[in-house]
Amino acid sequence: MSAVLAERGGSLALSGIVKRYDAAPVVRGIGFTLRAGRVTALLGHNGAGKSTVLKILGGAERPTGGTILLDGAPVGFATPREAEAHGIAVVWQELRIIENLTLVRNFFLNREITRAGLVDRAAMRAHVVRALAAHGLDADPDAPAGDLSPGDRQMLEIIIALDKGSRFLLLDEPTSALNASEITRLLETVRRLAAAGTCVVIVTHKLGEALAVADHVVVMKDGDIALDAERGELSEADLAYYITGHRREATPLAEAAPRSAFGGDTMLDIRDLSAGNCLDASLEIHAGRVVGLYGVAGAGQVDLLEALFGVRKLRGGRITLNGTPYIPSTPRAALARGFGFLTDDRKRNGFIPDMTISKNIVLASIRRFARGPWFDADACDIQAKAMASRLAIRSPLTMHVRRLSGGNQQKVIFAKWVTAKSRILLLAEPTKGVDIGAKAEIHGLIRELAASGDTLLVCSSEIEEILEIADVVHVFRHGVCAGQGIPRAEAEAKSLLALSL
Ligand SMILES: Nc1ncnc2c1ncn2[C@@H]1O[C@H](COP(=O)(O)OP(=O)(O)OP(=O)(O)O)[C@@H](O)[C@H]1O
Repeated sequence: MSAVLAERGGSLALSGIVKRYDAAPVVRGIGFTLRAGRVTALLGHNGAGKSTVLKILGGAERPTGGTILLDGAPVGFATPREAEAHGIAVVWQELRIIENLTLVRNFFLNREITRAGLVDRAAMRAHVVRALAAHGLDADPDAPAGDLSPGDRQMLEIIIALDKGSRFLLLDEPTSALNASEITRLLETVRRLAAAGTCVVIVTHKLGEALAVADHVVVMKDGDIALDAERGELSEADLAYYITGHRREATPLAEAAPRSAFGGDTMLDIRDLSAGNCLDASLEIHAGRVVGLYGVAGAGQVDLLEALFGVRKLRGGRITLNGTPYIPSTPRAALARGFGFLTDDRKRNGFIPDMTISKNIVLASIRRFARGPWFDADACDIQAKAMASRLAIRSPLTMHVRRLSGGNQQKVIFAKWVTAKSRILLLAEPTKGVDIGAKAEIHGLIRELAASGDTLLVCSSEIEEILEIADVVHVFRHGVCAGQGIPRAEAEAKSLLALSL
């Protein structure tokens, strides 16, 4: 297949593409060309229009104007199926894999192999075994897809897309839920597919990854193209410049403000806590500190946060909060004791989609904005405006959060918890999907909150993020949280990774 594709060439081009929602243009007459055998990194700030472009190319949205050219000929797709029939597949962050179906059933959903009118299970299984082996995915074809790790699930979806004959593979922030070794494998797969003639587009906020994997870079800015160039000699600083519009000399926060790993008073004393995947964790958390919890997905670190906030059942253990016993029960009770929790599942637990940005930002602090029987709408607006400006949420504050881009939704949730002024903030993947400018602001805010005395427990799958913000790091491995915690000054990416695997 590969040689044929490479010889055949093949291109997918956008020409003068416009997309408006109501009257507002979000893509403003753009054009660029994707070619067989090459990897294009599609970059840009939150809300720049990247996902909208993927939706248009993948048949999930119709453009308001402009033309899509496939191998030079105009095409239009009314549905994702039509795009797929033309060899274009999008792998979204939220995978389409159905967790309780086996790998084989997921593979052949709505396209079973039949023989004499009957589903040919043996042929389907044999086909899946071959396809998994061809792409080096070591998984049981008869197991439920839900048993796979996030990285394997994503690989399965990519293999399914290729099996359907996709020659244009569009990946939406494919590494955001993966651990370091899964990221390496994914980027290697992308290069291998390109070498075999597939055109791959990767949407990402991780500039290092973009430079590591791409031949071609397109940067979108406010619905326009800010850069369309060969990867060539471009540096991360160059990309950051095209994305944000300014050059910034970043001072790593951890170096700018070296602080002792262990502060004064013990804020939280956790003994032998078991909940979900977290087994017998014992941690002493000091007030005014940023505590990084690092581990691969499912290693127990997020379960610990969920247990503290009363959304995951505690199997055992004792917790002392500020010197008095704390038995988590419900989120309401946790809020009353000063906890806030930014979940890593923003769609399910993070915001109310059909409420405005402003209202979502004050959602966890309604009491503070109440004035007797009334609600101080002006004070709310001032707070929402201040947060939106700091985190560069560019959409009107009266917009419903449902209509925001993924990264901007994440910023709203973060703004909500900063507004809530919780004394103990539990943050699971606080910068997931957030662009580089806002990520630096979120890191700055986390450090400011700690400097003002708040305590923050931060789970992140990015070692660099942990090293940037944490005063002390605890590593989780298979549910076990190792030892005392590593002070920031002694923590290194390599050793954290080794401890987590
Ligand atoms: N249904 C909709 N109605 C109104 N505006 C919308 C709708 N869907 C998307 N938008 C707007 O389109 C703009 C582009 O969104 P898009 O999701 O393409 O951004 P993005 O570059 O992918 O951002 P991110 O990096 O955060 O994922 C945003 O301002 C968003 O609010």
